[in-house]
Amino acid sequence: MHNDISEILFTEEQIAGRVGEIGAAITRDYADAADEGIVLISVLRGAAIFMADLARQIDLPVEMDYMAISSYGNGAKSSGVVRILKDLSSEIEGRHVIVAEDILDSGLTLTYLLKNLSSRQPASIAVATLLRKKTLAQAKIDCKYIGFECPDEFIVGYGLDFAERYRNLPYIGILKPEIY
Ligand SMILES: O=P(O)(O)OC[C@H]1O[C@H](OP(=O)(O)OP(=O)(O)O)[C@H](O)[C@@H]1O
Ligand SMILES: Nc1nc2[nH]cnc2c(=O)[nH]1
Ligand SMILES: [Mg+2]
Repeated sequence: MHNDISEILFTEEQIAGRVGEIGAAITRDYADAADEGIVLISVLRGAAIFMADLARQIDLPVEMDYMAISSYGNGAKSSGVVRILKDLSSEIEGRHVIVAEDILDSGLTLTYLLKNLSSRQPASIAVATLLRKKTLAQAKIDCKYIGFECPDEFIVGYGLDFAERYRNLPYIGILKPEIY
């Protein structure tokens, strides 16, 4: 285990198992939706690893597109301001959209994103988040697929960073508080 990590929350094997289950659920739920087309949208940069793994567990034709939004900058706290750094490359009107997120924390990022994407008239829109922190603020966001509930600690790995580090850890763990 990396020296800056105090505890491993989810191992590589646990993550792979859960991503496989979510992919299978999406394959079942969207079996009749393939005509309109399914677009997986990932929120860069954290969710790119999750979406890459999830896409390979969905046994239906899917397109992949990316949007970059950032509210955390290099810190461990949301700045409260969501910015679009990169927009989608394709239109999503009339398509079935599945937003892949790595973590739902304050809910600020997803609230903004869902509002923004809904205004483009997709056929449907659903959220697949690998992790969800149990906080009051995000309770209102409807997530169709949730990987794991996680404690209200600052966590890193499997895409999640602190100051751009630790994204490449294959597991998810709690960052020692003295690091941030
Ligand atoms: O629910 P919230 O409190 O909004 O937090 C969740 C968001 O925070 C992280 O992104 P970040 O802004 O750090 O950018 P990154 O993906 O490039 O790390 C994470 O990837 C989520 O998108
Ligand atoms: N790395 C990381 N990014 C986040 N963005 C929102 N919450 C978190 C968290 O716990 N860890
Ligand atoms: Mg971040």
